[in-house]
Amino acid sequence: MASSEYDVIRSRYHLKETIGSGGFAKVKLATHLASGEKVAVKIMDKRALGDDLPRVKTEITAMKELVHQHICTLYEVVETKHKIFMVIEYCPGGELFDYIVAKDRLKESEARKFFRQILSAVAYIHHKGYAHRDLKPENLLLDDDQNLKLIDFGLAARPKGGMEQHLDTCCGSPAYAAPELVSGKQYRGAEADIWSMGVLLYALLCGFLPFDDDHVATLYKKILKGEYEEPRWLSDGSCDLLKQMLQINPKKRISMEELLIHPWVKKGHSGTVHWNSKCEKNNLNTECIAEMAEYYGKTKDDMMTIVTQWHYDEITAVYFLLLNNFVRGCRLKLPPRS
Ligand SMILES: O=C(Nc1ccc2c(c1)CCNCC2)c1ccc(Br)cc1
Repeated sequence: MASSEYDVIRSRYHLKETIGSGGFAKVKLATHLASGEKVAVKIMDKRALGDDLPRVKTEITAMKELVHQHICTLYEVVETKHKIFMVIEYCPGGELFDYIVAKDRLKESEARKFFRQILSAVAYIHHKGYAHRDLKPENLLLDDDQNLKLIDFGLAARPKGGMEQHLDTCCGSPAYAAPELVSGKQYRGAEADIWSMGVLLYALLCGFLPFDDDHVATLYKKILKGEYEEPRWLSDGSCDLLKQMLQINPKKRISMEELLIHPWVKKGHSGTVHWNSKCEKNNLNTECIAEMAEYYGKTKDDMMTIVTQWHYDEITAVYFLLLNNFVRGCRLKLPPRS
C-alpha cells in the first residue's frame, strides 16, 4: 500500500494484518500509535464502491449517532481522494458466528447473557429512531471481556416519519429476513429487527438456523410458512419466546417493550435489560478530558470545547479510546507527547 492515500492513516496508526474482508471493504488490525491501543481499520475504495457509496455514508452517520456499550465505537474517519478509512473499536473475540460454531451451540444461560446484550443494543438504536436491518451473528463481535458489540450499520434505516413509518427496501441476509420483508411488502424496521433477533436467538440455542436452504427461493417459502424444528434440548420457556418472536404476522409478533421484561429474558438476572447508553456523547467523561488536556497542553475547558466538536478526527479517537478503557474499569495513560 505505497500510495500516498495511506499517509494520513499511517501517521497515526500502524496497520497490521487483515482481520476481515466483506463485499466492498477490507478490515485491518492496527495500533493507535499515541496510545498503543488496538483498533480495527475498515478500508474502502470509493471507485470500487460505486452505487454502494451511500451505504458507507449511512453507516458513518449512524455510527456517529449510536454510541453505546454494546455497539462498536467509531473512533475516526479519514477520507482521501479515492479511499475512506473508518477507525473502529477492535473486538479481539472476533465474530459471534465463529464462537457459536466452535461451541456447537450455547447453554441457555450463556445464550441469555448474549441475547440480553443484543436486546440492549437494538432497543437503544430503535429508541434513537434507527432499524439495523442486518442483524446476524456475523455482525456481532466479542470484545476482550466476552461482551457483544454490534457492527455494520450500512443497511440501517432512520425513517424520516419515525419508527412507525413503513420501509420498502428488501435488504439484509435472507436467512434472517422477516416474512413481510421477503414477500416484498412494506414493513416496519423495528418489527423486522425483532424477527431477525428471533432467528439469532434460535441460532444461539440450537447452533443451526430455523429456516435454511441452498436455494433462496425455497428458503423464502420456508420463512413464509414459518415452520421450524424445536430440538429436544430447548426448554419450554425458550420455545415460547421463539414462538412469540418468529410470528409470521408482524402484528402478532412480540414488541421490544414486551421482550425487555419477558420472564425468559429476566430469568437468573436481577433486573430488566438496561438499554440506555453508558457512553452518550452529550455527557463527557471529565477524567478523560483531564487526561487529554494534560496530553495536549490545553486547559480542561478548551479540551472540552475541542472534543465536543466531534470532528471524528484524532481528538475524537483519543477521547473514545480513553473512554472505552474507562468504561471497562482500566486506566489508559497517554505517554508524554514527543
Ligand atoms: O475487530 C474486528 N474483527 C475481528 C477481530 C478479531 C478477530 C477477528 C475479527 C476474526 C479473525 N481472527 C482474529 C480474531 C472488527 C471490528 C470492527 C469491524 Br467494522 C469489523 C471487524
